[in-house]
Amino acid sequence: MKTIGFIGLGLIGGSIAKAIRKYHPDYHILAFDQNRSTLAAAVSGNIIDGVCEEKDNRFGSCDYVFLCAPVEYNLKYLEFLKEIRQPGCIITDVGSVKGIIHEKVEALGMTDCFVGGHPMAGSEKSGFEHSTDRLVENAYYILTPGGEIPLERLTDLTEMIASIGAIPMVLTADEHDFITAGVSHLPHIIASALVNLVKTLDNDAGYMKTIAAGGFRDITRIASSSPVMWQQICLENTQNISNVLDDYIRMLIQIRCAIDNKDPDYIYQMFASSRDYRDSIDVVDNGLTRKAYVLYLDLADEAGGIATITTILAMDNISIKNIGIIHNREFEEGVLKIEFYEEEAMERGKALLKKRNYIVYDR
Ligand SMILES: NC(=O)C1=CN([C@@H]2O[C@H](COP(=O)(O)OP(=O)(O)OC[C@H]3O[C@@H](n4cnc5c(N)ncnc54)[C@H](O)[C@@H]3O)[C@@H](O)[C@H]2O)C=CC1
Ligand SMILES: O=C(O)C(=O)Cc1ccc(O)cc1
Repeated sequence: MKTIGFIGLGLIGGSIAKAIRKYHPDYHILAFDQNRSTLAAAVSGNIIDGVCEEKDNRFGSCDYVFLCAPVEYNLKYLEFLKEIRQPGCIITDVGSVKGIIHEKVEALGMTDCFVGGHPMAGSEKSGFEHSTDRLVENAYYILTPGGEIPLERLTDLTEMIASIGAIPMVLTADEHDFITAGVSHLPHIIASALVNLVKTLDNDAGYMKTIAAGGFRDITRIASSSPVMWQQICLENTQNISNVLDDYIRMLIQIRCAIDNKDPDYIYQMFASSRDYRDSIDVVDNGLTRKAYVLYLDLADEAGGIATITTILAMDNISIKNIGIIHNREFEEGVLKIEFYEEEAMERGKALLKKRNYIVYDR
């Protein structure tokens, strides 16, 4: 039996705690959050076993402490944990930028017990009420150990992360901050800038806002994320973000030139190359990514439509991992997405549904 401590129990802390509760019901989970109602909800939902105070010595009995509060508080809690941690305790965080916390860990001489962490999963929502035990499932979970962490402690944490359904990946803090600047931080800035641009271009009647279709919605969902969190990320990963923004601006200028010059080859190549690379993301199966076994099918707009489909599959003992109606308009309206656990189950499901005249797509 292990004892796990959480400081901060919002979207990410809450999701990890829920996943630990699901996969390790025997673990003892303690938490502190500055929001008392969050702690009350976590107790009544049987997610945590004990409520801690801000500087609670019970964190000293933990095998793992997850720092999941905003970064400036995580940095402060490190100083406190340094004094009370038990030998063998692993302290980890979930922050979106890793350089800043590693600097503090080194300054405090805690490189033997700290492993940076960052689940590459989340949403534009925040707070414990939006946390789920499935948030980190099948998501990469980056770990950034400092140089002095004993290998067996890193292995323990890696196994723990894998045990809750995430895919651990070890990087240096520098690699992490460069990579996430490109694939996470820049996209959030682009989404925000695009929304702000449309806001200024739109007329008083708001025609642009009204007719904004699937493409605009898909690319701007993350513009609804927490302004405070993204302000912090920009202030923490400034150099990497600035560099990648430079590259992006240069690319936009080239695109504008190609359009001004009506350069058909450049314009075609731009879209062809992005389509090929984007399409390759979903099909990568390099042993680290768990391939998703997904079917899409047209769904008649009638009561019981989903129930009929799930019954057809259940009668053939086919388990469904996930099911839901697709909200974007890549397909016609009313497309049902079904995810299976195995390829064999997906193939059997496809054959069964086709036999019953459903129109099935596997992208
Ligand atoms: N939101 C996302 O999609 C992702 C966020 N992250 C990182 O996770 C960290 C937390 O983000 P979220 O869970 O999204 O935020 P959140 O706002 O949902 O949760 C933060 C929690 O910390 C609590 N808190 C605030 N100040 C505190 C303090 N002084 N002491 C104790 N608790 C305090 C809040 O009450 C809240 O429950 C951030 O550093 C963020 O960079 C990482 C991956 C994804
Ligand atoms: O909502 C989304 O798609 C995200 O990109 C969520 C997210 C936000 C911050 C992170 O550090 C990691 C993931």
